[in-house]
Amino acid sequence: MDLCEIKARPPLGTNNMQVDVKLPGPTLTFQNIHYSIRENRGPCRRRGPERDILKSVSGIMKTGLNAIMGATGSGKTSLLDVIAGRKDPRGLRSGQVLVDNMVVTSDLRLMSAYVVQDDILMGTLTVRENLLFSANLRLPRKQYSTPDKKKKVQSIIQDLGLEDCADTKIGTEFIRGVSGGERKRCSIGMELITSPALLFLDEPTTGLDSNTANSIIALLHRLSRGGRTIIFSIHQPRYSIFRLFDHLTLLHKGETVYAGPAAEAMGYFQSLGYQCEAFNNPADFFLDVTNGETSSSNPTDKSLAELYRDSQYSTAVQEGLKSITGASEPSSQAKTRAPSYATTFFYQLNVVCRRTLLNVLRNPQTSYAQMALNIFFALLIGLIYFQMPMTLPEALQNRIGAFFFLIINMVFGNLSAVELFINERAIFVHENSGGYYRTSVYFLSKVFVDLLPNRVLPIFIFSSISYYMMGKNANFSRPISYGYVCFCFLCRPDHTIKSGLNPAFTRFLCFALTMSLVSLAGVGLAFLVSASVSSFAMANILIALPFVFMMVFGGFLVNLNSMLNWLSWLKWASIFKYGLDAVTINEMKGLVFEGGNATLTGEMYLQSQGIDYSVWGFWQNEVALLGIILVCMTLAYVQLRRINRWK
Ligand SMILES: Nc1ncnc2c1ncn2[C@@H]1O[C@H](COP(=O)(O)OP(=O)(O)OP(=O)(O)O)[C@@H](O)[C@H]1O
Repeated sequence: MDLCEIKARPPLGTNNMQVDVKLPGPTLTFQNIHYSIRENRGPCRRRGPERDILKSVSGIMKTGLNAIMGATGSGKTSLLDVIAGRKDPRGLRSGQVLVDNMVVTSDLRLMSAYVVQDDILMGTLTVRENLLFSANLRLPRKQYSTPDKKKKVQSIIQDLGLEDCADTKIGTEFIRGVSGGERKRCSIGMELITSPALLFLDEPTTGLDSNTANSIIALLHRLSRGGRTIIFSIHQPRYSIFRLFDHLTLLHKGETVYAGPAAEAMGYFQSLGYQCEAFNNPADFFLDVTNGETSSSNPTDKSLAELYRDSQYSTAVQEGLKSITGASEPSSQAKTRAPSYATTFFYQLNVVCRRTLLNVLRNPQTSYAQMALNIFFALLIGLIYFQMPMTLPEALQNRIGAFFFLIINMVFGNLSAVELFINERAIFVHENSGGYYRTSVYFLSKVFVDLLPNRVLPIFIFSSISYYMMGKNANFSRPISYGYVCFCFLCRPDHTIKSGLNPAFTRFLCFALTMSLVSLAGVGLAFLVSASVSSFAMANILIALPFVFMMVFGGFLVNLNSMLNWLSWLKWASIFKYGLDAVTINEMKGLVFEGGNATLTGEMYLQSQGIDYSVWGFWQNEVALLGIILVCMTLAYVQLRRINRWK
């Protein structure tokens, strides 16, 4: 890093905020920013009155450390987000943000870097792996080979002093990871990968002890001397941190009460009659002044914002803005710049899938639980319906009961899938809006790496165990043993069915296929809910409701033919109905049951239930399930695209 010396501060004037560094960074100007919000109120989401959260805020931020300070709720984060192009533009009533006199809107997000307050990192990955993930996706492959990216990551690790924890995992709720300061430095490193000349940070010291906070600001100070314009909001820094600031913007209730060199802020407030007690921290003093906890020796009717507007500092900003924007008309080059990605779709897919896989392998609780649950239920169902008889009436009752039980298990066993997009919502929004990868890449990585191994593979194991345990050949009736179950699983010695499920392998395949489709349809609906809401409580309600409805209209709890016509159409949306019909046709067709003197064929039973047992009759259920999966997955993807990226 090219660290440069800072010369003595120049006198007050238009250029008094200029830090003399060898590599000047971009200059960000904002003029007359007026931002309002309108909150929805009440259960009907009635729109409340408009509330101004930023009122005519202007400023010039040049190379160096530019701090935005103010009491809680003063609008620090809002100002940072507006100038970083992260705040919903619908709230912007007036004002313009320029970078080097170029009009910038939301596209600034791709030209700069933003470090969010809550460190958003993949906890199961090490510091180096996280940084390499950022490098892989954000550095163009044409300019950076893999060794180049590794070198870049290594140099960032050294610059940020992360050598000791480079190969330590970040940490999750289950894994103890790096410290808070190391985490914050890693978050900054993720953004430094692209060597941005403009860096925004939202409260980078919040939640850190004072020494760690000190080292973070010292790091930012060092970075700024390499020719970066660093803009950050900060709450109440200690003096050793405050004295590193080059420029200070002090806000109170959305208005500027001071904007100028940080070193001159004390003099400014003293000139207004406010006296800082000996040993008081200047940052605390400024907040006391804005909060009205310190009174002036020159009382006036004017507010602090009005006093600032009359001051030479405000005049200096206005003149500075005029000289920057007046010299030439703002260019709209940045505005027309289309959002782009540094890497191709397939490369992104490869990198994101590898990270998802690593995450699944290092965080196996869910996968193991899913597998264990499936094996447990398969054994339970296998034992309950073991040696399924062929004699009436239990032959029918047990078969339909077992199938319904299996389908309930397939559908409700996937409730955990609602967590998927909710858990990772913050990381997805951050990375997607930061230009790491496309939404489709993220979605497909979940389908390939999470859905197939976690949801489909266990179903095949489940189907194999339960199907062959429920099936039994009369010639092999003997006490239940593990050897017997394995034997049944590997080969059916006699295809003469005297009891048990249909032993033909094709029937088993159709059974397993139906179970997988039922399970995937359940997952599809869970994905849709997960992508649509941001809280688990809401997701649980939204997923339980359709599942219960579908269960009622599944054809087991109530005879669908005897239902009210205007209600019975709901069966066409039931995963349970399609699943139950398919497995029933698959099992019953061709079977003959006996009870006393009566015989009943499977076809007779299917006919009595109004189930079409033709070849197409079976496959139409599979097609319907596939349709539900595709519709739910497509809608889940659309919902992911629609997630609000604005703050
Ligand atoms: N999207 C929003 N919806 C509703 N209110 C908002 C929104 N954004 C900002 N506000 C409100 O605007 C005011 C300023 O918020 P902001 O987060 O900018 O303050 P802050 O100075 O950063 O506060 P803190 O230090 O507590 O983070 C607050 O009253 C906040 O509730």
